[in-house]
Amino acid sequence: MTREPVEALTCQGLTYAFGGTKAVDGLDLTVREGEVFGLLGPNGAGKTTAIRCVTTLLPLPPGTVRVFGHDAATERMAVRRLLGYVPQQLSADAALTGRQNVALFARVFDVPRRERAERVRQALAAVDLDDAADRLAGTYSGGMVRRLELAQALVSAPRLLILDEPTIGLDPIARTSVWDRINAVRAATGMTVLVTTHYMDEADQYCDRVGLMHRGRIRALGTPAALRRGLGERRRAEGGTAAAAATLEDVFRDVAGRGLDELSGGFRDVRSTRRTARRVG
Ligand SMILES: Nc1ncnc2c1ncn2[C@@H]1O[C@H](COP(=O)(O)OP(=O)(O)OP(=O)(O)O)[C@@H](O)[C@H]1O
Repeated sequence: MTREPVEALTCQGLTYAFGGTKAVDGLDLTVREGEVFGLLGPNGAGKTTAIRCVTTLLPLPPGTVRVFGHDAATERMAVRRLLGYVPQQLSADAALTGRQNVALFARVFDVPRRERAERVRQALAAVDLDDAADRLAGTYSGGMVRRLELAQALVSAPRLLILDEPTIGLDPIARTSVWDRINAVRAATGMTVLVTTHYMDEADQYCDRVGLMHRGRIRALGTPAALRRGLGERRRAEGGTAAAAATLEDVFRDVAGRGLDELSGGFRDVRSTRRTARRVG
């Protein structure tokens, strides 16, 4: 008998405002079980705010959020147990070893005491940090810190892993290494992944589907190939050159349009991006 597919995540009419700023504005979003879903969008589009609503870190907003069928409003702890979250901000403690950092998360996420040591070991091995596990995290490179944060999120064996710009500020080799680790765990466990990134090449290569968010809502949705094809066909229909194949970056610019320049300039957004890039750079 085939199992009914369960959506890993559904958001309906999700809305969140900071004072007069509507960061998320009636967001409808579905992430299917087992897929890697990329949430893309310019600075300030509302991606981080939407993610923080899903993780139940922000006060309950209007709209509904369901994680594997559990309502975030009424079953908050059930939702939290299903999630792993790697935020944009540093979540590892430089004064602890890699192993101690992951063990801390194992305790916080209620991994049974008898299983903890082994689960911590497995999580560190899954991100290739076994050899560095007993060094202080403060001595790690940017790529190692990101992999350590991944281990922290993985130690509770989440069914939905949420990553907010996991590769920002990393060199190409470290970026590939982070994605290789994510994909290996996915292949082994069937875990679903929701990721934000500003790197269009990563979204194209690693995401099964992407949603382009702009001004608090999804404005375009599909597989990277379908989105590229759709824009290419439209350009040709409008009399453009057939040779100009659309890239995902073209789709991004097409959706965000001229609003991009004005939207990317916010002081808070630049500051937070730089802060993140600096800490891992
Ligand atoms: N704590 C806050 N206080 C006030 N305004 C905020 C706060 N956090 C976010 N905002 C505003 O909400 C909007 C959405 O921000 P958010 O960080 O969710 O966007 P984002 O798409 O994740 O951007 P980025 O790609 O830069 O991370 C922006 O206009 C931002 O300035």
